Amino acid sequence: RQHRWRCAEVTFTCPEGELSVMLLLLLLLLLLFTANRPKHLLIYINPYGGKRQGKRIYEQKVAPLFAAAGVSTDVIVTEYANHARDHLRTEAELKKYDGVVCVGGDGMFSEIIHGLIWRTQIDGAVDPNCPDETLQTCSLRIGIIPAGSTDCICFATVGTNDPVTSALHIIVGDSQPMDVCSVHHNNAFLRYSVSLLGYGFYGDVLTDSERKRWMGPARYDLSGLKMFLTHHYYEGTVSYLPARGIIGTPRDAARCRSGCVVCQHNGKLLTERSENDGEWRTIRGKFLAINAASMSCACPRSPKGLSPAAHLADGTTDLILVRKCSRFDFLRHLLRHTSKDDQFDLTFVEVHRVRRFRFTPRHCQSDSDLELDLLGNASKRQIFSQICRDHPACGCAPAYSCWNCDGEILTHTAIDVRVHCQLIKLFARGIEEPAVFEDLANPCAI
Ligand SMILES: Nc1ncnc2c1ncn2[C@@H]1O[C@H](COP(=O)(O)OP(=O)(O)OP(=O)(O)O)[C@@H](O)[C@H]1O
Repeated sequence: RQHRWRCAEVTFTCPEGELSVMLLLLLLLLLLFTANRPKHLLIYINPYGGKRQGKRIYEQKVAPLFAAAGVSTDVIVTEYANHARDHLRTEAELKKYDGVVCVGGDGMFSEIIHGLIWRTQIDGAVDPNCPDETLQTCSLRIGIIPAGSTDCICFATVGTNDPVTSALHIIVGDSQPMDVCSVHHNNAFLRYSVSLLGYGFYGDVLTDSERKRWMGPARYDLSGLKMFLTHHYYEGTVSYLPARGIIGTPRDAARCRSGCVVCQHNGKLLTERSENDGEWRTIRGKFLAINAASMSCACPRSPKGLSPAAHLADGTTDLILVRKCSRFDFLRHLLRHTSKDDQFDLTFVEVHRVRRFRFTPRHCQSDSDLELDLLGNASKRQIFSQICRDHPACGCAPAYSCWNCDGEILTHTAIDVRVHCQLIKLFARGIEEPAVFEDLANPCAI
């Protein structure tokens, strides 16, 4: 039910002893040689994630399943933030393992991908600081045992946040490819992102909520309300490289599900095609929010997500631009994330499926750009409002926001983002559509 898996014992009876031995041997051989099952895993447990239950969840719910399935493990309980990332980057003997598993939340998953992707590039003599390099695909699959506060990545790839279900997906050796965005500033690597990159509203909510950590998860609601009322907008330039020749658009009714044909088709197309194939487009303006959703970003709190039709592994990200509008209109847009209405069907919202994008906030634009802008809007009022924006001490709106990169604040606002198609693989199979026969409430479906 609701994508949850459970263990069951099945007893086979056989009329002859010889036949039962043969069947048993056959089963063992099948498990040993044909299945894509991991035999040796490297496990990192964050003892402080979520409600601090990571260790207990692993020991009581997951370890017995691994033991029963004959999966051997090396377990590391992290001692400090970035312990797992640094261990993967330098010390871990990756050749020994069939996969890496994190027990924790999205922050812990982020540590794992940062360690694994970095290590893969260094081992493959690829420079991760160069935004134009084609990154090497990570060979080890990653498993997530959810034990954090939100666990969005687990929810988006499995359909539920349940440690037993995730452990079973690992044991049966499922595989779900996933795109990763690299974020650079001036040819220096900043971070990798797999879900949301948000400037403006979502950046401000994160910055404000970090100051209210003591409040627990309620801080997001309070910061969200505060930032909605503050209603800051930011000026800047967005350039993007549209994804050409792909199937699917951000306005599709179809969702990315297990065995997604859009991911298969576009993934093949985009890994074969040069990324510089296509023409850059540029948009300048005042934005309440600039979001790049590399997956739907659905979670139990927001079941539709920021971009409901985004795909896990199609080599693109959905760039959503929310231009300056009234508070009432922005509220309409936000409310549509929880209703059946299309959140992109508004005059001040636009969405593009892209392979790469760059953002430059207005305060980083060259002097000649600014001069041109000022000449174009030569009224005294606008010149003064520009001066005020550059001097936050006067109490006017700030000149720039910050980027929320999968829940972490980026240190730079001018960024270059590139999608790396199917760079990593997870022990998951995407969200499964309920089988027709499961839908007993709907006789038509049957
Ligand atoms: N031993 C440790 N001590 C302190 N911090 C740690 C330790 N191990 C990991 N961390 C850090 O804790 C942060 C939060 O962990 P995690 O993502 O597991 O939980 P969460 O924040 O509660 O969940 P979510 O990210 O899903 O909201 C991560 O960014 C990680 O780097």
